[in-house]
Amino acid sequence: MDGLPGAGGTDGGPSHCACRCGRRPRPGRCHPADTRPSSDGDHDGHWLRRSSPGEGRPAPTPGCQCSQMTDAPVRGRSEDAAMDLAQEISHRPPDVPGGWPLLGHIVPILRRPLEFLPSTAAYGDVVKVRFGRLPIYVVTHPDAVREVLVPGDLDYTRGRIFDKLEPALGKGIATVSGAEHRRQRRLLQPVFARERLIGYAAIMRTAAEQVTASWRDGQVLAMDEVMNDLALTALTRSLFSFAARPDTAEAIKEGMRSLTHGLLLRTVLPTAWERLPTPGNLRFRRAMATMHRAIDDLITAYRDAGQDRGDVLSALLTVRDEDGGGLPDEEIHAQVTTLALTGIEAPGAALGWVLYEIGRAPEIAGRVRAEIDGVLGDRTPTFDDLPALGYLNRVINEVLRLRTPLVFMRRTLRPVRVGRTTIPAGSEVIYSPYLLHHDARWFPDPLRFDPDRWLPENAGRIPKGAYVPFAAGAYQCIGKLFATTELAMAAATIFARWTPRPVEDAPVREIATALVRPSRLPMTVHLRTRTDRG
Ligand code: HEM
Repeated sequence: MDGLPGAGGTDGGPSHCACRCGRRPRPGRCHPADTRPSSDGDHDGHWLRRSSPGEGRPAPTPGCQCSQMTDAPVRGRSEDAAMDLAQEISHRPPDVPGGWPLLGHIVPILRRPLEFLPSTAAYGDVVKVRFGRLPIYVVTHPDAVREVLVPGDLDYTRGRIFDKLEPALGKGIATVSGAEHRRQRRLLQPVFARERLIGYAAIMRTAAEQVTASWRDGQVLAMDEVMNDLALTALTRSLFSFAARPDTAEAIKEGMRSLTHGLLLRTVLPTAWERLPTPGNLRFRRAMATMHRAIDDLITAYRDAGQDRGDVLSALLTVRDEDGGGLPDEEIHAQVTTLALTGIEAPGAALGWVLYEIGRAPEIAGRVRAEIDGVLGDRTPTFDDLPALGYLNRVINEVLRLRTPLVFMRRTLRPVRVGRTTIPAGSEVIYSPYLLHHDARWFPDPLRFDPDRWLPENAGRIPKGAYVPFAAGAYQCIGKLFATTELAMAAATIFARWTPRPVEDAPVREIATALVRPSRLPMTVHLRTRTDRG
């Protein structure tokens, strides 16, 4: 699982061909001085854009072999000089059509985000939309996305989405930037170390066993709710094995639901709107207040007990920075809230999609079951079994491609060059895993659920930056291994005993928040028989 192709790579970012052809360099060919090994092997597939209205690609410098335009005419000196000059003038990113007066693209983003965002790629590799009058740059090409994500905190801070979350989350790892982010990331990294994952994996398996223990053969379940509750249990038990109050997990769940479900709306609307006493805003404030009280009580109870319970909260309470100081309660509170936000809804939605995609395709379900039976026999799964479930891991890769987060943002700290576009300092930039993962240039027939895309011989053809369910670079998902372990552990535990199938005639739609979750997921669970288990 660790080897999810392209996910979370942190190696040096792609630089565009220095000869100005607009493509990435081909080491040892058009750039004899560039001896870097070509590690990603994705040169040929990139910048093969769809038509880009108003955007012409510059002709390559003589001798450049980055281009497939081998018939490009050799230019004279004066033409080169003119081209140099033209290159100095920054390329203006095309405006995506369909903006409304005053509102810009707020209406299409809110009304049909899942169609609108992917459609922007047709206009260029870096394009512009507007939230009201605020210009937003959307990076649509894998190379451009890596150029934004990989330099990370040197050129970018968090963007508008996490700014909107900061009043609710506090200054935890997902809302701070730069040096403070690096400090917090260093402190939190041990919490997600591989050794600790072994313990979390056991918690996840027990949580899945407990959930399925109440299932009855032929029962219809709201699987989206069930899987969200499973993710909640898995995370809260890993975070805090002991709760001061019985309603702590429920208060966190409600808080997180309110935070994520209104997020797209809060991101595009002006902040003043949040201060209005609308029923939605009042509900949101109540949910936040209840959740924060529950987390405060939890931290107080842990501090009073002074006992290491081997969970994340105990680890946070014993963490020491370079000066030997512990973390203040305020920071611990922010980290717990942040981990709850990031660690429940996304894996909960992904778990639902895993069950749905397997359950609706008998051939895939058969292969998953056969593999689980072969690897586990009658045993329950452990962390060490997971790498042997190669097919299940490919199914999970494919779920994370197709049913992936919709949108994240960055803000430029200084003018930055992305491809041929200079994005001014202080600009908001969007990258969308959903857009990239639905682009037919990188994933042919993108709506088809095909786990075999992730066979090594096929996955090698996917350009870096085209598959980013967990982002890449400095701000990439710290819970990536936690999440993939959870998905595999839950699926292996469930499919060893049960065959869930979607209820026929119950259409399932994708609902866009910052994530993409199922509208509803009614599924019938069938107990596997001995014969079925070979
Ligand atoms: C399928 C499940 C998950 C997906 C698809 C996912 C995806 C992501 C993505 C794309 C980012 C980067 C956001 C950005 O670019 O601004 C991120 C960040 C983050 N995720 Fe996840 N995530 C998942 C599960 C988890 C889990 C289970 C945890 C914790 C237990 C977690 C904790 C975090 C944290 C703390 C950050 C911020 C990291 C930082 O800024 O250094 N995530 N996640």
